[in-house]
Amino acid sequence: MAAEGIEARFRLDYPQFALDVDLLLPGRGVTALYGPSGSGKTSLLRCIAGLERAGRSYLRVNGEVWQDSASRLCVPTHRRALGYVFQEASLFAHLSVRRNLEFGYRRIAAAQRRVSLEQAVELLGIGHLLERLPDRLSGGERQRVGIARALLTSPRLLLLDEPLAALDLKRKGEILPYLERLHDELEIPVLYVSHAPDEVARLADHLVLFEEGRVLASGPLGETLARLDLPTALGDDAGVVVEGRVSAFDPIYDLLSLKLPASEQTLRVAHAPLALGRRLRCKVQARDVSLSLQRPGHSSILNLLPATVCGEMPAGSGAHVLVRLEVDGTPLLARITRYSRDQLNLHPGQQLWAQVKAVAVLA
Ligand SMILES: Nc1ncnc2c1ncn2[C@@H]1O[C@H](COP(=O)(O)OP(=O)(O)OP(=O)(O)O)[C@@H](O)[C@H]1O
Repeated sequence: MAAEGIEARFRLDYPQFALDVDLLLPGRGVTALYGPSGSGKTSLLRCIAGLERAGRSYLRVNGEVWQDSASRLCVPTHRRALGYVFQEASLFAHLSVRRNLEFGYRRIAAAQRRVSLEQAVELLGIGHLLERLPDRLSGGERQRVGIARALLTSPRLLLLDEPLAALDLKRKGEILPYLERLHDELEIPVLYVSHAPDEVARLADHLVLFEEGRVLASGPLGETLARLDLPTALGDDAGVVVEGRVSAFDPIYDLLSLKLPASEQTLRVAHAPLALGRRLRCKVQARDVSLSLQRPGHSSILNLLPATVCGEMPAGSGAHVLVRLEVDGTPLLARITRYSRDQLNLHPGQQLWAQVKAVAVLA
């Protein structure tokens, strides 16, 4: 059996744009493709789906080679086991939700079905919509049906191209938990194109940053977000995603404690109760982290973490710097003024205290 993972190499030339990527991505979990408009994210998905005539090309998905220009192999789109959902799911308007779902499902031989109708309906929470026609669905419901339909073709790869972009904030909030469930409960790898840092922070395991048709960076989410050499991509949203396990819950103050990986340190977060041991991801924005050389006492800031300074870079505004820290190996970024940096005489290897307000941690 050939190696796990997704290997994608494509060179695509349009008159005014060239896509040139060489990626090795994990064969499971969610990979976010992130970058400015026109940077080539959709073009890459189209190449992977076999919808573009790329020049040099190679594509292997968990052991199956779908494309290899060297041996003139190009499996046609309809024979690639993939699901593709766009900004607005294109459902058959004259068919009920149930019939829409059955359409993809019936095309797959029974022995090859890996997701049952019941499972897809349950995962996306659309049991109450089955007899409706698509024009009687909200935008968020349509997307959920579109994703369920894609899953029912038992794909080996799911391509989601800004599936939430057409939805308002409230609808986005409603659909994100379903996407998280897909991530937790299905084995199918997902390539997820998004403009929204918050979606990426919640859903992705791996992050690919695009710029002008090229890959600027590709790596595990937490590490990649904490890199100091990617200023343009991260801008004002610079921050890290910290994933920990719930180690305590204080019901009087509605505060969760999250134990950091490979550490005795915890991060306290304002949150509804969760079972002990459950994994939870939090986004900690660089602008919400402050630094102190001495251990501060009598502060309203609940999170006080012993950290080591790893490096720094300018942070957009000339007055600011972005400092990379580590807490027992977990990266953290702090955005502080250059003035404070000089007052604290910050330098790599220095031990200090990082303070994070519990209310600023986004979970
Ligand atoms: N068929 C085509 N012919 C010529 N140029 C094209 C074609 N399709 C896309 N392009 C160009 O390729 C570039 C990349 O487009 P692409 O849709 O891949 O970007 P994107 O990162 O997905 O952008 P967005 O986030 O806005 O969807 C753009 O400059 C676009 O104009």
